[in-house]
Amino acid sequence: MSSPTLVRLRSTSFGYADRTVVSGVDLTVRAGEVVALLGPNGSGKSTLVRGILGLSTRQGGDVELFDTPLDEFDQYTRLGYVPQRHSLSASVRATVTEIVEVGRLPHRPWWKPQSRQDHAIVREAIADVGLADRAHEEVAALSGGQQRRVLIARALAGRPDMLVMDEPTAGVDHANQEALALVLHRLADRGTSMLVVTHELEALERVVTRIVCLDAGHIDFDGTPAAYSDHLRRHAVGSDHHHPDDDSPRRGHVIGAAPLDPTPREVTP
Ligand SMILES: Nc1ncnc2c1ncn2[C@@H]1O[C@H](COP(=O)(O)OP(=O)(O)OP(=O)(O)O)[C@@H](O)[C@H]1O
Repeated sequence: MSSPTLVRLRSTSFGYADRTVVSGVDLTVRAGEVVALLGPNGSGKSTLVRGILGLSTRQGGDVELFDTPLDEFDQYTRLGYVPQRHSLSASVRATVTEIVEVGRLPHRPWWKPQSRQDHAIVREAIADVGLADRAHEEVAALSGGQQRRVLIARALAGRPDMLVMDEPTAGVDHANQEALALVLHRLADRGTSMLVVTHELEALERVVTRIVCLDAGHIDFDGTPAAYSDHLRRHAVGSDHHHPDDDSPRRGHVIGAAPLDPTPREVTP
């Protein structure tokens, strides 16, 4: 029997006001998958994940979460979201534990104090992201990468069935990137399903089970990491039409001469 379906998009379009950014997308994510969503800057990755969460406007097609049409879906505690480029403001006077406790709020009535189980789940989420020794420090004293881990812990404290993360490793130093990759490994080992927008596939390559590439709002690749490497290789060889007047080096030769690096490069304008 196949795993439960967490997300299903059929011919779906998302955008803003009168502008369509992502169009005609078919995508099904099943329990246990760790999906990396790749694509150049502006290709619509954030718009797509925000659309799945109901945060950008659906302009056509269908969205289903946990087999329920998005319009009828109300179990948002089943989804954890770590938004893009989000760290905590220096003016936030709260400890790591206090921030992570916020992740438990949707699970109990506002007037009810935290249970022993709530406390245990919060402690576990903080340990999961490797910050147990900083649990009682103010978040303002942490680095950007550590703050990103606090936000992941907050999402984990909600005990979601699926974690949606928008560039969790962007803009953090190498040591913190490795720490974040370790966190994702630990979650994947435990069977947490994830949809991760990233430009740093290298940092996550051993954790990802599937790669989806977006280009100008369309999916142009969807498959395993191994198939993605083949796709890149074929693409490079396929573009190896060397015109006699063209002095530029041939991509096929470059790829053949060096190990294949599956990390797509950011397009800088
Ligand atoms: N709130 C918004 N209102 C209008 N247009 C938007 C909004 N957010 C994004 N866009 C536009 O949608 C397009 C896709 O943006 P999006 O952030 O989804 O791309 P992305 O692939 O996540 O890019 P990046 O890798 O740079 O984060 C861009 O042209 C952007 O200007």
